[in-house]
Amino acid sequence: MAIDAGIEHPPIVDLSNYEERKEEITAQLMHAATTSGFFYVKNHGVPQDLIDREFEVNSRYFKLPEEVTASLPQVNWAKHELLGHEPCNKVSEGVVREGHFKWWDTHKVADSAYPEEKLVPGFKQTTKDFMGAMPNVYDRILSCFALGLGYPEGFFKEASDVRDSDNYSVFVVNYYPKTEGITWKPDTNRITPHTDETLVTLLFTSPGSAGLELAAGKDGKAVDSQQGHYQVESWHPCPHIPGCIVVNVGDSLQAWSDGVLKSNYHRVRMPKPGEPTGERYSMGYFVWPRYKDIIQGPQKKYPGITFARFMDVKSKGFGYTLSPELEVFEDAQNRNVVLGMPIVSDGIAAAS
Ligand SMILES: O=C(O)CCC(=O)C(=O)O
Ligand SMILES: [Fe+2]
Repeated sequence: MAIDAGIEHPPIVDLSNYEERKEEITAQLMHAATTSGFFYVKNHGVPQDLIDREFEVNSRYFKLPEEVTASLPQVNWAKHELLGHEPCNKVSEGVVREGHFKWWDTHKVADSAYPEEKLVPGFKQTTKDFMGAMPNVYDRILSCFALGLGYPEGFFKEASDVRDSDNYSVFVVNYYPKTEGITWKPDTNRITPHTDETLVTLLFTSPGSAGLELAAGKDGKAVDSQQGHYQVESWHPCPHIPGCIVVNVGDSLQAWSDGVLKSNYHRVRMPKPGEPTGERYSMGYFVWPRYKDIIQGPQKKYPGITFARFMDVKSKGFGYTLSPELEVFEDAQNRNVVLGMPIVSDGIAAAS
């Protein structure tokens, strides 16, 4: 795959002195995005203290009693309701993942995602500060991709502007409970293999956390794309690197670049012997275009559909692979369903 032999993680791109180094940064980002589809950014400008505090408030959130989290709006992929608490994904041996989805204030109901202030003091304000620090990171990355692809520099910036009431970019925190003391079936994942629907995703992983792996496009071989069954030949680690944000290209940018930039499969697998077995957190800032945007490149490699339509189809797939129903989630795990860009195109082709 694209990650050079002997290098154990996707490339690191330095964002410092952005204005002076824009051309060099663009070349590095384009190289990473056309190969592994994943890269790290350092000197990104998000204060470490803010990242630490955001992890801390979220860890208190996930300790709340179930009656509290159950009283919040519930994420339901099948119904495309993507705000509030995301019910656990579980297999017979135990819970593998739980989530929390937050939106910008642009959307009137955004505040309903949060529990009462006294239950997790500082949660809402810290989260708002944290989300507020994201555009400075993704604006620069998306400007470079626009330039690298031959679009006007502000093309993706305009589509991803959260001040637009049609932009529903979402901040998702994943909580993976500790795994020690449980014998998991081989190949159980903490998050099932998938691609992200985004332009780009900014992912913050908890210190020391392992298990995030990616498969570059050529390694993800479609076995039966109608059924969404894929066989991935090899997975490559994407470990936590202090001071770095993991960034990955999502399906929307793959579509808008006519497949030049790769939205690659990734998963979080259970720890291998010797890896940490404690709880793991990741904070994913999902940079979306507006629902009305048609995510299609000049070559028209993918169907000319709006992001809203794309999400309709993709949410159904997520409803299956991330189902809160034990039987459904286990079935997706057992069949090793990998939800990627091709199944979505197939789904759209079949539906239209
Ligand atoms: O937890 C991680 O490291 C990855 C999470 C992820 O892929 C996602 O939330 O889409
Ligand atoms: Fe993901």
